[in-house]
Amino acid sequence: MLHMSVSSRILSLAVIPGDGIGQEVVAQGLKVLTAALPQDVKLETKEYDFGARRYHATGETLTDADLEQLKQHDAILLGAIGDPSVPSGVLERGFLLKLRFAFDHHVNLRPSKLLPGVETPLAGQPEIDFVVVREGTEGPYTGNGGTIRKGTEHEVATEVSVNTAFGVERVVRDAFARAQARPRKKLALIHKNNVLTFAGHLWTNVFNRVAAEYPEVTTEYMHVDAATIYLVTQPERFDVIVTDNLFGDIITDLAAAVSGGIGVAASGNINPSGEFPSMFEPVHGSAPDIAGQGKADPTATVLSVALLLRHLGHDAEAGRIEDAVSADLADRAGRPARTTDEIGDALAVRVAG
Ligand SMILES: NC(=O)C1=CN([C@@H]2O[C@H](COP(=O)(O)OP(=O)(O)OC[C@H]3O[C@@H](n4cnc5c(N)ncnc54)[C@H](O)[C@@H]3O)[C@@H](O)[C@H]2O)C=CC1
Ligand SMILES: CC(C)CC(=O)C(=O)O
Ligand SMILES: [Mg+2]
Repeated sequence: MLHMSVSSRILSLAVIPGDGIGQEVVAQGLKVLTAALPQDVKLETKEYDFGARRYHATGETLTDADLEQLKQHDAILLGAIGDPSVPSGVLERGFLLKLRFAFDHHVNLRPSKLLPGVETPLAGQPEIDFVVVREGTEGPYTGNGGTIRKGTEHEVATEVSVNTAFGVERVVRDAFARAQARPRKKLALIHKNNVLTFAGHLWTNVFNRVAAEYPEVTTEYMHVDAATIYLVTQPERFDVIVTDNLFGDIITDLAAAVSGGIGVAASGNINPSGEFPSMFEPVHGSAPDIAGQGKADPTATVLSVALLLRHLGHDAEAGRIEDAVSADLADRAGRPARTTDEIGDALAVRVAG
């Protein structure tokens, strides 16, 4: 499979709008991507209908043949998956996690930056600029569990967290490399090693071993419960955070809430080796409560497009999108709310101009 480099002139993109507001926000992401791309880069998109409609029509979530097709692209842009008409977990496990695992998206990258003029529920305007490196293929999300005596008052359910030395080390190494490359060079490991001693000690031991190779990186460990305090009371203390799949999922919704809201939180599911296409998506879900009303903020998807471009080597274009978002957010205060479409249009105009 070929992946796009700065020198190749076709960007082959798999587009998965998915469910709920996924449809609405992905349309804006594509608008802005089109405006941002240099004229000599041809965007070739192929839309895939994964999600609730496909599931109801065929019973399928993601087949081997689908994976073969998706593999042919340079990258994937996803809106969100999940719909109240489908039992909880069917699409989340059967599509989203299956895809992340199949394409070995083990680095789930989730930056949080409070941009100037953006409202935060926190007092003052703290300097928030950190990135969470969430492990993406292990932990309690592997489906390693079961239920016995289902439906009875004696039902027992397990959901076992899988943590391999290989899987932990590669994501810890990724986080150290990112911390080393940032000005503050700080890395926090977040876990719960006072209680989850088997997994927690594996994470802590690997973290400490790799830390010895990065003497310039200042490290700290904190339990996840305490981390939720500091994310609210001292978010400026964080630079890079590394954590497991479940803790990373939870703290990145919290991180979004304190740094501009869930509508602006972007993410990348990265396959660092490039063996498989990486996938970019907003941190949020399909938001059935506001779907179809034009209320969804497409900024998270647009910033995910910037991550996608940066991943493919288009730094200048990614920077233009980030600047456009920054200017758009700074202009919002005191103005009437705009529709999803209007925000997308405004961002595309800024990027093109
Ligand atoms: N990556 C994915 O595809 C994800 C899928 N989901 C799925 O999405 C469905 C809904 O999940 P929820 O727990 O409700 O989480 P959610 O993230 O969809 O919504 C949580 C809250 O945030 C608001 N919100 C989300 N995105 C927004 C946006 N762009 N602009 C403005 N407000 C926004 C919603 O209106 C809601 O009040 C479920 O089926 C869930 O499994 C959840 C998270 C990630
Ligand atoms: C729906 C889950 C599988 C994923 C999720 O909430 C996330 O990745 O943030
Ligand atoms: Mg989540």
